Amino acid sequence: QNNYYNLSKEIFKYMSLSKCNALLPITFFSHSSSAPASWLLKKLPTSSQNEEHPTQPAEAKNHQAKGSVSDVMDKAKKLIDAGKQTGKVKGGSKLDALFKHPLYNLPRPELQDDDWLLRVRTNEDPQEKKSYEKVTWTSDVETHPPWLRFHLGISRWELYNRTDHNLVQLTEYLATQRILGAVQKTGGTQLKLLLSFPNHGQALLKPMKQSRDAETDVNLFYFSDFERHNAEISAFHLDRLLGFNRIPPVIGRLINATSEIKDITTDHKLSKTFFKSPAGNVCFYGHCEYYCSTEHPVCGKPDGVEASLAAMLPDLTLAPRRSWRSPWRRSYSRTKLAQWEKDPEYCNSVKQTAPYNQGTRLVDLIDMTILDFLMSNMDRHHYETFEKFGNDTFLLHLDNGRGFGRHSQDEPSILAPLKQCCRIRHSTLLRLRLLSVPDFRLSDMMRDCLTQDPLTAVAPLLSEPHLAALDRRLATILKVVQTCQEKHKDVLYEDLGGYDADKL
Ligand SMILES: Nc1ncnc2c1ncn2[C@@H]1O[C@H](COP(=O)(O)OP(=O)(O)OP(=O)(O)O)[C@@H](O)[C@H]1O
Ligand SMILES: [Mn+2]
Repeated sequence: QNNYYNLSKEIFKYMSLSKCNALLPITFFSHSSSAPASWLLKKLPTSSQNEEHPTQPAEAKNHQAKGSVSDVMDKAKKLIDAGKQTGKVKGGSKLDALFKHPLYNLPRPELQDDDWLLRVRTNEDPQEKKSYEKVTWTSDVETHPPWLRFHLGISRWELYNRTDHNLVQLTEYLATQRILGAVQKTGGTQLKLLLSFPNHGQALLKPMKQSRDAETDVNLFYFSDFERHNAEISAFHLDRLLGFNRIPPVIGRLINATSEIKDITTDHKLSKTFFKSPAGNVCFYGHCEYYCSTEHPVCGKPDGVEASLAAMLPDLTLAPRRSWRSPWRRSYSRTKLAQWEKDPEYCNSVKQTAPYNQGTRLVDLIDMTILDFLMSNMDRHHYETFEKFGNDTFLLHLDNGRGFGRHSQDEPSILAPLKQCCRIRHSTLLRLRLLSVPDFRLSDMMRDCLTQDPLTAVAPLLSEPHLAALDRRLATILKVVQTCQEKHKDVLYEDLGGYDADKL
């Protein structure tokens, strides 16, 4: 389960058996910790094609050669290739133009050493150095697998740099790497799996449980709503389009429930829940609090299961995170109202309470509110930050599975923080305005982004009504801000520095 831990164990075992010529010693430093954790990584090939895992049986390598999963993946690849071509001429150029806009390239203060979550250092111990071949001492990023480069790219202000070429490699890695392990991940209330890949990468899998177009039952509370794989994927793209970069990369993948989960899992509790449905499809349900029962199975067609795969964040032992309860958390009760629902002056007390009384925390929370209103996610009870960065850092927008549940209706209560505080980052507001002009319409940008996902080959990740809802909700947000500006003076949190906003 613990990637780095297993990794180091494995490497140390390997070291005692060999002369370590093929090893790349790397030290990870977490600046906040007084005792930096030290790990060794195996030297990793740059190409993802020739990665092998010594314990994997040979036939597992060929599982993609047959069956409906590979057919769909072929189709997916063709579609993506076609999309790339047409994208250059039409849709893609709009998206490119959006990301080239100054609002997506605002100058940032240069990152200092302690603005990086992790750091690689080599040549630490001259004693140790003697036992290695000199050539193996390299911190060359080219030798790092995409998941590691993603971890090393996490900074105080964002989870990834949008222009980092590694993002493409990371999503390709998640979409294509052979799955070596699949176990249930504990924590949270619904079924999810932890996948492991060659080169020690991992992903968090959420399976599709209902059809994309099924709208959330109006009589279900938000806390009993199903999680949606397409919401996780769409949320990643939406967050990126808003210029936040606060959600770990997520891709869609068609998984073979038999060969990529049942046959390889070491999780006996999970494998015991597999069965064949009356229609002859492979199904499973696992163990969890909600919807892990024969009545709510995940079923393949006949064994292809749609799923979202999120890149895993660095292990908690290396990069501890802090979980914060949202001041606008819902009551999670069928009968009680939360304080913010009863007190129109609620924000005044939040504004005076740490950490919301300083820095960017309040406007960060408003950014998250905007993301959640757009996708209609009512389930943001907590958010997380990296402990290392203290209070001066971005908020991680994890767990977006309950977004995009209903397109025909908006949920105004999600906007409560914005309405009650009347505060917003200037750059966020300007990007929202940009996404409401016809050239950069949010729904069009989202449609384009989502066609890059492999699962688009199966069906569009968001139906047209969901895309249209984004434009409608964006207009609502802009109206709320306008109303605020008519009543208050200090609505804008100025983060454009010396930039002349009129020129943007
Ligand atoms: N990409 C990720 N990398 C590492 N850890 C993650 C990632 N995504 C989520 N987690 C962790 O796993 C936990 C459970 O994930 P998530 O919240 O998505 O599950 P959930 O079942 O929807 O939870 P809940 O029922 O509380 O809504 C999160 O609290 C978070 O700390
Ligand atoms: Mn959830």
